[in-house]
Amino acid sequence: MGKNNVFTNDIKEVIINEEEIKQRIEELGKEITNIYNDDDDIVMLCILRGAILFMADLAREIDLPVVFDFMDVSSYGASTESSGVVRIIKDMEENIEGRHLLIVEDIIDTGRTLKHVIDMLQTRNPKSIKVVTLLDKPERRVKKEIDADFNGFEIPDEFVVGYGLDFAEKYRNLSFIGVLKEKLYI
Ligand SMILES: O=P(O)(O)OC[C@H]1O[C@H](OP(=O)(O)OP(=O)(O)O)[C@H](O)[C@@H]1O
Ligand code: HPA
Repeated sequence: MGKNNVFTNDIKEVIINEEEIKQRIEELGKEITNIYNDDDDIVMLCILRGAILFMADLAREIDLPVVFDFMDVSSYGASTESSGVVRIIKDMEENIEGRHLLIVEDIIDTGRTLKHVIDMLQTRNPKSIKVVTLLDKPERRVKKEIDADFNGFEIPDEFVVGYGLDFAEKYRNLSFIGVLKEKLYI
């Protein structure tokens, strides 16, 4: 596993390594750069806390003017199952009326978090709303209508950690995406 040896015993399997993440983010950056066809800036909204590493790396691969903003939303707490109750802990700061909004997520799982965020932000009349996610677990979707415009990797229904994703706030600083050993949360 190379780096982050302190966590080696907790990880069952590395499913996406550091190099694969880097390459895919470069591709996503190009896709996103090519899709917008006006000169307006784009408000990149990082959904805290999991998406911070992805946001930081992706932003540098987008060759367009962007503005950073952050929203803190939580539904998992110290669990591997979404509570179903999405809490907005910190709202975004920018006024998005008439502007392009690009929501940056680390993972879409049940889709509940994103559904709640999109419903709320649509009422503020942005010019467009697009979603980019690093990971997508389509098998787990409860909110069937929720999908990303740009998706890094589809992954199976397993609880993953690393590259921003946590279990009980741990493992966010892993440089790869790995499956957590079940004995650690069951
Ligand atoms: O599609 P869903 O089932 O709603 O799950 C996806 C959400 O769950 C995680 O956030 P979490 O609430 O764990 O907060 P965190 O980003 O601070 O870890 C993740 O970062 C997504 O925002
Ligand atoms: O698999 C996951 N790992 C970490 N956080 C998550 N939030 C939803 N699904 C996941």
